[in-house]
Amino acid sequence: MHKHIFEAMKFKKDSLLLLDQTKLPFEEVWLELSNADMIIEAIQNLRVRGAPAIGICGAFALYLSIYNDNKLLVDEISLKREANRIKGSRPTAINLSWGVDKVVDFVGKCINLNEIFDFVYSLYLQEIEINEKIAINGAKVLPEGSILTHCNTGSLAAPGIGTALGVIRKMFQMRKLNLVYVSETRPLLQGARLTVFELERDAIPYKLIVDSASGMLMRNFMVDAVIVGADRIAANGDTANKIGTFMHALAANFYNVPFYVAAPMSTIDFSIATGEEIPIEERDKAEVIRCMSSLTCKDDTSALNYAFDITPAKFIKAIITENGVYSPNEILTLLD
Ligand SMILES: CSC[C@@H](O)[C@@H](O)C(=O)COP(=O)(O)O
Repeated sequence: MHKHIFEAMKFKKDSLLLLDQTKLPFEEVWLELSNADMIIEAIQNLRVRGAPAIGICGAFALYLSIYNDNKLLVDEISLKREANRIKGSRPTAINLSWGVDKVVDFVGKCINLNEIFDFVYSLYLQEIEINEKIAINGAKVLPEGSILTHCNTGSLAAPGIGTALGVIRKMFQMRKLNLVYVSETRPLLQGARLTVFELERDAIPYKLIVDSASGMLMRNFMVDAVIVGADRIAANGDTANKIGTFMHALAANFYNVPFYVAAPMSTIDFSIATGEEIPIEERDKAEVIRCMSSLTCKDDTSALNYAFDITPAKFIKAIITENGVYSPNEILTLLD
C-alpha cells in the first residue's frame, strides 16, 4: 500500500464503515451504514464529502440496495429508480452519478452479488491509483514554493492520497514545497478541520488563513501557486468547486499567481458545454448563521448558502488529471 493512505471508508459485504467527517478533528467516530438510506443521509450531511469519495459511496449504496433486495438484480426499472434516488442526494459533484451509473452498467452484464461487491471495491482501488498519477503529474508542473489550497481534497475526500492535496503531498516528498496556506473554508470549515488534520498527520508545514486573506497574501508575494480540486468540470474547462474557490482564482489572476485544478477524468462532464449549466447546491442557511453549531448572529438572520461556485476556464492555468496536464481549452479534445 502507498505511504500516505489514510482510509476514511471500509467495505464489508453487508455495510459501509465510514469515518464521520463532521466530527473531525475532535473525535474519530466510525459509523456502520447498512443501507442506502443511511449512506444518503451521510452524503447529505457531509459525514462523507469530496467528489471522488461520494462517487464511491454512491456506488456502494446501490450495491447495498441490491444486497438488501435481490429483486433489483432483475428489475431494471426498480434498479434505475434506486440509482436516481442515490444520485439525487447531492447535485453538484458529477462523480456521484458516475459511480452509481458504473454499478447500473455492471448489473446489466453481471448479476452475481459477490462480483458486484468486487466491482465496487475495484472502483475504489482504481481511484487510489488515479490519485497517485494525478499527484505525480501535478508535482512536476507546479512551481517550487508556497501553495494555497481551499477546502479538503485529501484522503478524506478521495481514496488514496487525494487530488489537489495529493499533489501537495508529492511536492513535499520532492522537497518542492515550502508551506501550505490552508483557507479555512467557511461555512463548514473543511480546510480548518480536515485539511489541517491531514497535513498534521504527515507533518507537512502549513498556516491556516481565513478565506478572505488570500488576496493580501498574493499581493505580498507569499503564494507561488494555488491548487484546488473540482466537483464538476464543464467541456470548456469551467470548474465547479467549493464556494470561495472563485475568489481565490480572481485574486490569483490579478496577481499573476498560477491557479491549478487537480481532478480525475471522471470529474469532467463532457455533456455540458459551460459552467453555466452546472447545478449549484444550495444548503440550509443554518450553516451560515452558525460556526461549529454556535450561532454567530441572531437565529432569525436571513442568509444564502451556495455550497459551490464556478471558476471560469480563463482563470485556470491547467487542469491536472491522471492522463496528463491540460490547458482548459484542451478539455473538449479529450472526449473519445
Ligand atoms: C477531491 S475533492 C474535490 C471537491 O469535491 C472539493 O474541493 C469540494 O469542493 C468538496 O465540497 P464538499 O461540500 O466538502 O463535498
